Amino acid sequence: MSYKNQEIQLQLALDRLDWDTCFTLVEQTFDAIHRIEIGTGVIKEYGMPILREMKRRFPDKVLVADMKTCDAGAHETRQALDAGADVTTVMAFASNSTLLQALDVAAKMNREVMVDLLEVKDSHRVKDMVQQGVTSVSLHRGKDQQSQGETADATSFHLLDGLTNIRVAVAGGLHVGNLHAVIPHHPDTVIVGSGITGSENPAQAAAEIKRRLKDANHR
Ligand SMILES: O=C([C@H](O)CO)[C@H](O)[C@H](O)COP(=O)(O)O
Repeated sequence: MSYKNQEIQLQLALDRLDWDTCFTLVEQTFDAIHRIEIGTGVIKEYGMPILREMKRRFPDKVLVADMKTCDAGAHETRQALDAGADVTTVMAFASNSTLLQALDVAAKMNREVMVDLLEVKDSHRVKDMVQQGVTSVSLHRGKDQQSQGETADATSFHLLDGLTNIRVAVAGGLHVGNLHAVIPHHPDTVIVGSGITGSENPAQAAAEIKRRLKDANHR
């Protein structure tokens, strides 16, 4: 399913934050994170300039634009990648035409499309997308699902049964206290937003998460 010999990467998700706080949080957590996600709402607020500035300031981190594209696949993918994103997201419920156009743009620019599996319950859709050329997905419990008590856990990994050579990220309400539910499935990337950005000490929270992910790699 994943590239199990690699270290599990930590992606810091920056959501519902203002411009300056996004940059401060990256500075505070710099040593612990591999990837920086500019969240959908932050992109809606600040647009492509925040992607450009984040890449300029932190060129060595993988920059993820959580565009959540569901139509106009080529245009939105080009927008995010031209602005410096290494990865952009497309929703799994988008049409295959949207998906294919996004994949085509990303391939030509040697970048990646990560498909957000929010609300996907059927593994056939995932298999179908892999046949279309998808190589990266995120298992995601959304903010509003979290308000109903659901967070990312082991249960959604069944969507990936039988799939190999696909990069897997997992997201949705993860924090130091519940990481243990997903680590045994060895995702390639663990995405943490409010578990770090909402904690009293973001640097400490990110460092502790990184330590646990590193431990997992050594088992
Ligand atoms: O994609 C996200 C969500 O839809 C909010 O826009 C988040 O980036 C993702 O869920 C991670 O954030 P947390 O759930 O706060 O860890």
